[in-house]
Amino acid sequence: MSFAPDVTEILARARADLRMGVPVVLSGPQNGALVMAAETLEPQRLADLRALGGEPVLAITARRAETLKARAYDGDVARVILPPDVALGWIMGVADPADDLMKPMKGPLNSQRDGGADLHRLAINLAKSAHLLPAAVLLALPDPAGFAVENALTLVNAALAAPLLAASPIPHPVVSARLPVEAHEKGRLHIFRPEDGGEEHYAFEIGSPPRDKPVLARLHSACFTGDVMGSLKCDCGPQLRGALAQMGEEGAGVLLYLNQEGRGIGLANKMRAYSLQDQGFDTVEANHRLGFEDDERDFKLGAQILKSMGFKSVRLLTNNPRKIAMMEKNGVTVTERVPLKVGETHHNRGYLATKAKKSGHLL
Ligand SMILES: Nc1nc2c(ncn2[C@@H]2O[C@H](COP(=O)(O)OP(=O)(O)OP(=O)(O)O)[C@@H](O)[C@H]2O)c(=O)[nH]1
Ligand SMILES: [Zn+2]
Repeated sequence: MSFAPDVTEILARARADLRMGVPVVLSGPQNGALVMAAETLEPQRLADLRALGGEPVLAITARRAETLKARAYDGDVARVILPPDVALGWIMGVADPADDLMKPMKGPLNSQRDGGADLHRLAINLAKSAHLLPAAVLLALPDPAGFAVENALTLVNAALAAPLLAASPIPHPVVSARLPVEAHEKGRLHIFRPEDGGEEHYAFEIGSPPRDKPVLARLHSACFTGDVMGSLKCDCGPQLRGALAQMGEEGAGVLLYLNQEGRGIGLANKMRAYSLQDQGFDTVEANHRLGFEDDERDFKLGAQILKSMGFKSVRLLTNNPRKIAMMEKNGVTVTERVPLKVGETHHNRGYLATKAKKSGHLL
């Protein structure tokens, strides 16, 4: 018997630490590093890091590096060397594109070439999973375990953590209860909790759809601005209500409400993307400038939830071919795509056109 946390639990701690601005220690097979998320870095912690000596680097994604004209020698990651005299503002200028247009000259940025980038990639993925900007300061440590114990920091075994962070956490059913809604009186809300301590997801079931027939289903990604505030910048609110209304009319359906705000980058980063959109970038360009891919969502999750509810096939309400492909890949047959064309406004026309042109959405 052991009370010690396993790697999944340690990763959940590491995410919380980074969000709070607390450093974490990564330990690889031959190397180790002290890691701080750029977004939550404090001046004192940066000064403490400098006092340790060595050559700290700022790890950013190749997407962000492209905008900054920094060399990414490690494929998807660039290790930008921190010049000795720079302050926190410089780090934020590299990590956050908010002022790119006002202060375009950040470089020249020199990237590290020697050594591997495994720990840097893991640090970026940890920052992403904490819904922070995808950028982290790393300093190589000769004795990571000793340093972590001495400073009471969370120690992450990189070899075990990296594949776990890339895998989809399995969502477990927690509870369900009756919930009559406007669309239909016979509704039931099911709560699912992923085993990695991340966001919970919901399944809203209308009527009593038979498990052995294709169910009318919708994978809806959370959009606080559209679903709750009635934003005109996207079509999420009308799509949510349209899907529920159709399920209500048919008397059966399942709407998955997946807490993957902002196509998986979190609401704070989505608002950063909106600020960039106000500067003239489209929805895809804004994600890239921030250092994210166009879409960071994990659609496997939806298939896992549907299967755990006993469904094997769906009539999927969507215009997104990736959702259909991921369902099929993960063992849920899509017998029909049901288009969901609602909520076009003059504010979101450009956004919808970009999704059709760049993200392959069906018109
Ligand atoms: N990063 C980012 N996310 C956005 C933006 N506008 C909307 N979103 C998010 O995009 C997601 C939209 O989700 P969905 O409507 O389920 O997905 P979809 O890919 O449009 O596919 P279908 O609606 O099924 O055709 C939500 O998570 C929103 O929060 C944006 O400009 N930037
Ligand atoms: Zn939206």
